[in-house]
Amino acid sequence: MSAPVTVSVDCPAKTNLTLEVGPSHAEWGGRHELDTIYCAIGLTDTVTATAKPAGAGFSLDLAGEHLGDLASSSSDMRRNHAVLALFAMAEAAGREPDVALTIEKRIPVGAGLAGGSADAAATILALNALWELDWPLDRLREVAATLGADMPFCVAGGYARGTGYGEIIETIPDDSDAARALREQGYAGSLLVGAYQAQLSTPEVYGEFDVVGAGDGDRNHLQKAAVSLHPRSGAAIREALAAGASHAFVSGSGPSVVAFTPTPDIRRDVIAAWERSKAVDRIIAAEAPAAPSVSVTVAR
Ligand SMILES: C[C@@](CO)(OP(=O)(O)O)[C@H](O)COP(=O)(O)OP(=O)(O)OC[C@H]1O[C@@H](n2ccc(N)nc2=O)[C@H](O)[C@@H]1O
Ligand SMILES: Nc1ncnc2c1ncn2[C@@H]1O[C@H](COP(=O)(O)OP(=O)(O)O)[C@@H](O)[C@H]1O
Repeated sequence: MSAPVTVSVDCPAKTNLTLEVGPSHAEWGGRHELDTIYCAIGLTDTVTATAKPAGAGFSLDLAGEHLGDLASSSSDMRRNHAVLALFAMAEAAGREPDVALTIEKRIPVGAGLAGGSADAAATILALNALWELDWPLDRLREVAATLGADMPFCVAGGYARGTGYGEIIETIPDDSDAARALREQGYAGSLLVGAYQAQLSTPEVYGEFDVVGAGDGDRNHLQKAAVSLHPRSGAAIREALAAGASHAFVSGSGPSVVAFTPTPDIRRDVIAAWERSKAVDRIIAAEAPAAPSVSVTVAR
C-alpha cells in the first residue's frame, strides 16, 4: 500500500464522572493526587496531519467559531498542545516534524473538557498512522503522559479510571461490570454541555481547591472551587437538576457544565431552563461514551 499523505482524527472531549483530589506532590510539579472516572463525550475536534517535504518544518492552521484565547495574536502556536505532541512524537520516533497540522475546533477552550489534550491525543494518533509507526496504545500513552495529566486518557477515550496525577489509566471495557454500573447510574447516552465565553485556568482552580476544599457530597472535588470562581456554573447545575437531569456537574476544572438527560422530554426541559435562566452561553448536545476515530488518505 502506498504511504499515507494525510490522516484525520476526530477526537472526543473528556469529562470526569468522579474526580477525587488528594494532596499535591512537589515531585509531580505541584500536581495533585487524583482518583477519577474519565468519560469521553461525543463532542470532537478534528486534527488533520499532512506530510510536508523534508526540511519544510511544521505549520498549524486553526479553524472554528469558538477559539477562546487561541484566537488572540499572542497565542504562540509553538505552545499549542497539538504542536507539542508533534514535537514529542518526532523526538520519540527519531523523525523531523515536517508536518502540516490543521485543527477544526468544536470543543470549547479552557472549559474543563480537555480540548487541548484531545488535540494532542489526536495528533499522536494521526502521526502513528502518517509515519506508519503502528505503535501500540501503551507506547502512545507514554508519549502523551509527558505532555499533560489527562492526555493519556484522551488517546483511547471511552470510560477509564485515572490515578497518579491522572496519567495512570485503567481502561473500563464496555462489557465490564464497572461500565454496566456506570450506564445503570445514568452516565451514558444523551447529555448536554453548558458552555461559556469565559475560561477557567486549570492551575487557578486547583489553587482555589487548596483553599476551599471539596463541596459536601460533590463527586467532582473541584466543583466548589470552579463555582466560587464562576458562579453561573452553579446556577446551571441547579437549573438542570430541577428540570429533571439525572446528573449535572462541573466538567473537571470547569467552567462548562455537563447534564445527563435520559429522555427527550428532560433534554427539552433542561434546554428550556438554561435558555430561560441564561445560566449558560451556549448549549451543545452530545452522547457518551465516545472514542477517537482515525481516517487515512493515501496517495492516488
Ligand atoms: C482538571 C483535569 C481533570 O481531568 O482536567 P481539565 O478539567 O483541566 O480538562 C485535569 O486534572 C487537568 O489535566 P491537565 O490540563 O492535563 O493538567 P496539566 O497540564 O498536567 O497541569 C496543569 C496544571 O494543573 C494543575 N494540576 C493538574 C493535574 C493534577 N493532577 N493536579 C494539578 O494540580 C497543576 O497546577 C498543573 O501545573
Ligand atoms: N489545541 C488546543 N486546544 C485548546 N486549548 C489549547 C490548545 N493548545 C493550547 N491550549 C491552551 O490550553 C489551555 C487549556 O485549554 P483546554 O485544554 O481547552 O482546557 P481545559 O484544560 O480546561 O480542559 C487554554 O488556555 C489554551 O490556550
